[in-house]
Amino acid sequence: MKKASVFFSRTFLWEIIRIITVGTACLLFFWEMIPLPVLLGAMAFGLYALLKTALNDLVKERKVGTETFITIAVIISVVGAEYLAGAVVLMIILIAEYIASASGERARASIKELIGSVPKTAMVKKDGQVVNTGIDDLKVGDVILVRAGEKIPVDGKVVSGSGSVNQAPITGESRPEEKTPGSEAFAGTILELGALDIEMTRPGNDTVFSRIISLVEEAESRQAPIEKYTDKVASYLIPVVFIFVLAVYIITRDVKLIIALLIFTSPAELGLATPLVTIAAIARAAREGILIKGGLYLEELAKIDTIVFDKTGTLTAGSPAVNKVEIIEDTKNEAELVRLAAAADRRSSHPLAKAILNYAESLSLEYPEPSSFEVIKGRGVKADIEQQIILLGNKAFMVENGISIPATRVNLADTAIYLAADRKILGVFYIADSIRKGAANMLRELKIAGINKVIMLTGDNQETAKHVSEQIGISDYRANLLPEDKISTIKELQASGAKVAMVGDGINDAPALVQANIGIAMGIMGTEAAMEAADIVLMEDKLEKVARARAISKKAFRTIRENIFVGVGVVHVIGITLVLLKILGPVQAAAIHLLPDTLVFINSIKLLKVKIRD
Ligand SMILES: Nc1ncnc2c1ncn2[C@@H]1O[C@H](COP(=O)(O)OP(=O)(O)OP(=O)(O)O)[C@@H](O)[C@H]1O
Ligand SMILES: [Zn+2]
Repeated sequence: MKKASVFFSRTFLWEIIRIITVGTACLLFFWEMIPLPVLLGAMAFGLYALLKTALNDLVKERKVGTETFITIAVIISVVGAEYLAGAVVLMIILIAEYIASASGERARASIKELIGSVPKTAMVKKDGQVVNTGIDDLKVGDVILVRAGEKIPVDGKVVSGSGSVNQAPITGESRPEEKTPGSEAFAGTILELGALDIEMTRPGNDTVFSRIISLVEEAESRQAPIEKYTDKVASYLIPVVFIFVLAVYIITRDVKLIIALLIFTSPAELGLATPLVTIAAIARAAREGILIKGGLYLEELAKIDTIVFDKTGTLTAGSPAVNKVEIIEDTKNEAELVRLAAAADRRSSHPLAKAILNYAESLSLEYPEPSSFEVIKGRGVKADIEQQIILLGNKAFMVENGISIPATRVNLADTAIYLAADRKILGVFYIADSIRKGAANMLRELKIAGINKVIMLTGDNQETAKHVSEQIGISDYRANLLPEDKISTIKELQASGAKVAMVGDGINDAPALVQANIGIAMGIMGTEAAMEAADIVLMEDKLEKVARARAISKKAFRTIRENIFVGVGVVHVIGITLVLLKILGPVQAAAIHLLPDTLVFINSIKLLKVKIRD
């Protein structure tokens, strides 16, 4: 969309006609070319829209907005026989309102531009033919053909072909990703090279892309606390202002002074100051692959002083691998141990289970299906395999089951997983996960952004936790935690006055994400539950995005305060003073009043473009 076109669109036609009518009437009356009733008629026409909004505010929302102030000012000017002043004030206010509403529209339009769109049609393979079909008529299971240069219209799985895809529209990462059969593809991303056949896996209204769009749209409705606060301040200010203006009138009996005062005492931009920043910041974050689910969370994130990280899958890459198998019971060989462990873990979705299954696969081992299987949270798994009771899990799990732990080679760095059959330890699996790139960098940036406490929480053992936290540079860690211990750790921190953000990737993090003041989920590949529970979702599992999210929220919050204190507060205080000193008359007051509106708008919209550093 062209930048200017919004300002001249049909929506605003009537506003433009009103401005021109009142403006022309002012000039003609000034040149004595029209009689007073014509001017009053034009004023009534101009005032009509304001009056409607004023009454609507008053009756439906029980609030007094600028429109009410201006309506009163215009009526006073007519009653006090200051016709021309009243008309000019009315015209300028109409212009101001027009700028405000058109720029709000403009902000929304530029957000849509930022996020982009999904194609309306797709090439679908049907009975050996390719048909151009509307997106709404596609079904899960349809195979869609995408050629180089095109946008992918659906979420799905690549079934054939290959190509490199720019996923920036949803992840913010512009380095293209290679897609081959089996890879996931996302609606709204761009195929730069190659050709792909994609089988649709999600309906069109449930794609990651459409979820981003609806989040950004809904975000506006989840008000930041500061917004409620300014609404409240505005509602307290209004009676005070009216009494003040009335007192000034009783003392001075000066109609012009009262009109000018009313213009500067209306607390209108207080309401305009925050929503605009909120939308701009949320859109900005969305473009960088950070989904913030509402203005509320933007403000909360800006106030966070403590961040807790889950270890596995968050600080570490979440793709652990078996380094070594130690045989304790020497009647068995490694293959037998791996076979039993893989059988026990085959129904588990835990990353450690995947490591064991991958290891079994690398040895080309077949493993049986257990006849029963149970997950013990934070401990491991228990399974019935070939008439033996197999326990697979950490040291605590063995101790709790009365199994004595033999002396092991104890590798400090790796997670030790014990395998026991019928209450006897057969062996130990040493599993390690690599630390995510960017972890140290993120910690540095967080420190600069004012986070003074970073804690790592893990269900893993003390030694591994210590090793990992030392490698990353986190001095505070808590090990051997059950999922409920993670929640109580967060509660304790909160009770001591900390504002806590929790960063996790899923599995069993959802309750802790909810308990924290701000829950941040990593990666669209993370679990659905974590994405639901979180207040902020990082589309890409890059740790740097945590620091980015924090920087954007701080910048937004600072902008809101600037808007309120400088854009609104200072301009109004100076304005009121100058009016009382009779330096400004009503017409100058109305003209100058365009300033804060414009300032607030420019300051807010800046968030979309300006480089944010912190
Ligand atoms: N499926 C499993 N197979 C083997 N061991 C397991 C399994 N599930 C849990 N364990 C053992 O229990 C411990 C705690 O697991 P939990 O899922 O609570 O945390 P974690 O994966 O170690 O790390 P984090 O809390 O950082 O995400 C693991 O370190 C592991 O020793
Ligand atoms: Zn104002």
